[in-house]
Amino acid sequence: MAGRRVVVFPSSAELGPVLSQLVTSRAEKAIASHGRFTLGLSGGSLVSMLGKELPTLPDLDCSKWVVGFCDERLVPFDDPESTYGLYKGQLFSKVNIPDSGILTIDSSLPVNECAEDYTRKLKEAFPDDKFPVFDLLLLGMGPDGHTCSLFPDHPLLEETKKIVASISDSPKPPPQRVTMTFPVVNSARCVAFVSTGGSKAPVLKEVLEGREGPAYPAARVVPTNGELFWLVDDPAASSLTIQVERLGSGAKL
Ligand SMILES: O=C(O)[C@H](O)[C@@H](O)[C@H](O)[C@H](O)COP(=O)(O)O
Repeated sequence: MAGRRVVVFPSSAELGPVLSQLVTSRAEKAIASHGRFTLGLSGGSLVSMLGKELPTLPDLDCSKWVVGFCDERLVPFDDPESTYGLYKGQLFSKVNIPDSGILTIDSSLPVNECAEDYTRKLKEAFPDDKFPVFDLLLLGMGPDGHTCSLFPDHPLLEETKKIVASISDSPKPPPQRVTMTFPVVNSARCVAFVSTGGSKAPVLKEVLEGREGPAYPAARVVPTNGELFWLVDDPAASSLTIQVERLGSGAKL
């Protein structure tokens, strides 16, 4: 792993622009290196943060971006629970990611077939990789320590062969989802968690400072060769005792 950085911000207002800079800097690096930028998106509060920050960037060119979903709910795209549907309205409609570059699930399929279909789409997009190597994955973490749709004590945490798995008993509704597995998550060149709010403080302490018993799903994100960032706000960081970073204005990740 290229090292873990825990960066604390007073609030989302200060975190958002730095997240945006991280995305664009990794995009620039990826496009210069291999002609495209592959980005994995999670749902939750990330949608509004990215939808607020990215479209305001001057000269943002997303024409060489390929975007996948770290997890997705098995609902129609016009359902308010659809992560794609939320990104379409808040981000994709405002930037120039080509439609061909947005790897959506087929939500009309039964959940197992949906996972198999999404696996095929990712394999087509990453033909040279055993597990797709994304340039950047943006992850959230639930107050239970879940990330993607990988939930505590769930058998999916032990999945080592599948690229995308299906889940029908998600403790966080809606129950049916597809999710990237840890082999994909941990293959990424860069992974950035964004976690804000006091409700995350207890679990963030256990994830970042270790706990007795099995590691939370978010704690199992340890990129094999990639960078790992935790971008958090003061309320979420309020229980941490480890050394953290606080960036000066204009600092870059
Ligand atoms: O579709 C989902 O449910 C998300 O992918 C999920 O994993 C999310 O990232 C966490 O629940 C954190 O959500 P918040 O950032 O909104 O707390």
